[in-house]
Amino acid sequence: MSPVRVFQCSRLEGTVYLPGDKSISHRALLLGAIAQGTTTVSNFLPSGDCLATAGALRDLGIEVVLPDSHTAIVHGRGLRGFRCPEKPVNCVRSGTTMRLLTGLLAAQPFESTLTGEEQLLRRPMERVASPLRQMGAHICTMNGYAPIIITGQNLRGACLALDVPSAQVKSAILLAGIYADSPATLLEAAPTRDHTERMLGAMGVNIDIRESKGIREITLIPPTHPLLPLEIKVPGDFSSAAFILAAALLAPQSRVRIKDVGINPTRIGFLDVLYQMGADIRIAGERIMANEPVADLEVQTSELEAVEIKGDLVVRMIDEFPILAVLATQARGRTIVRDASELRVKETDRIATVVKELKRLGARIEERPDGFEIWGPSQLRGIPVSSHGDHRLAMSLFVAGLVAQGETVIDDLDCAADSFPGFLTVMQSLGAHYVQY
Ligand SMILES: O=C(O)C1=C[C@@H](OP(=O)(O)O)[C@@H](O)[C@H](O)C1
Ligand SMILES: C=C(OP(=O)(O)O)C(=O)O
Repeated sequence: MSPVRVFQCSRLEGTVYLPGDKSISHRALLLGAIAQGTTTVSNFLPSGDCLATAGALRDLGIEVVLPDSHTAIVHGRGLRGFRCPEKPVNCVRSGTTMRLLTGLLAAQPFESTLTGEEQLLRRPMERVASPLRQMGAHICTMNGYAPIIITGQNLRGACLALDVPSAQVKSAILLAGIYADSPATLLEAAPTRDHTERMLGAMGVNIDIRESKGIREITLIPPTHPLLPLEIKVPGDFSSAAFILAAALLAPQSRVRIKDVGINPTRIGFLDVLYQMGADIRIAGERIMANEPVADLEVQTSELEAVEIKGDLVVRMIDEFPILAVLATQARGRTIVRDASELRVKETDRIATVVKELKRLGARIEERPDGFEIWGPSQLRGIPVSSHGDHRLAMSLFVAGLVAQGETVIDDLDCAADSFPGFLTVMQSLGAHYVQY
């Protein structure tokens, strides 16, 4: 754990490419493992979380090769190719790894245990175990938390309404549904990210999606043929782009272009909010990559206004609240976030930790049960702060450090590599100044 000292920044400028999307990289590995043949993933995200998925798959007998720092090759063994793991499978700090694997393992003919680091053992797992049980799965959690013990079963189809608007829960059900004896249908009131549906469709799985009266109905027909392996290039991660966008909006006289960013509509609620705040961001060269929409984003320094965020929009920007809070400290007026209590069960309680650390920097921010309120603009002052080991908070505090007067010392930025390895190098290439001990 090495502290980083960040200095106030006068200008950010340049063009950057970002590492691949985290959600898509996880799914490419997991689905590649059950495809029949070799899946090649370029612009793969070699982050702590995605490497946890690679490690877990190796424990399950799947060969995953990383020939260079941004390529993954998965030697898929088909729907029934997993090997019974010899020890508990370590999902490290990755919620996506643990929840999606729970769905896959629920249908395998062996018993397996999923565990992880302390941070992950504090996150709720009944949300995924409970709907899977309705499909016949045999899953034990420890009072709702991991370690999770899964005894594989023959699964049945079911019609399930998602209680928690979570793409991880939805994906776990869809992965289990591949193995069920009849179709599985899911009803989603707030649309969550749909990368699993897109990738399954590209692999030849029959997946039907309709929308009526604001409810999305997703039906997966269990395949009777092997899943097709894919050759995909992963789009840049919009959730990583969010930090660059915020930094360029706040640092004076900045102009930054971010190439090949995923702009899947289920992921870019933060962009909608930025436009509402008055951000100058241009979307250029829209195209399709790996069955996902991508574009280049061009951003310039902008005067920002406060916003109110609530309802379904929260789901479409669930990982962007720490950085939104930093922006709101510099926006004119009162920013209000409601309906976001889900933030309390992420890597940290992201309502409590964001409020605590931004207060230290001099922000006028108050905690609410389901969000926070921020009054801006306020001059932030550099001081020692803590990321609490949460990658998104760490990167948000770095961006806050770029606008704070003086020096901001962040106790641990290594955790940024859970989702955005190379974050500091990218920021430095744009003109940010920092010292790492
Ligand atoms: O499915 C995914 O890849 C993810 C879904 C979201 O979690 P929830 O499903 O818990 O909302 C998100 O916060 C996480 O970073 C990645
Ligand atoms: C919540 C996150 O990831 P996960 O749930 O996979 O740990 C995140 O990346 O912010």
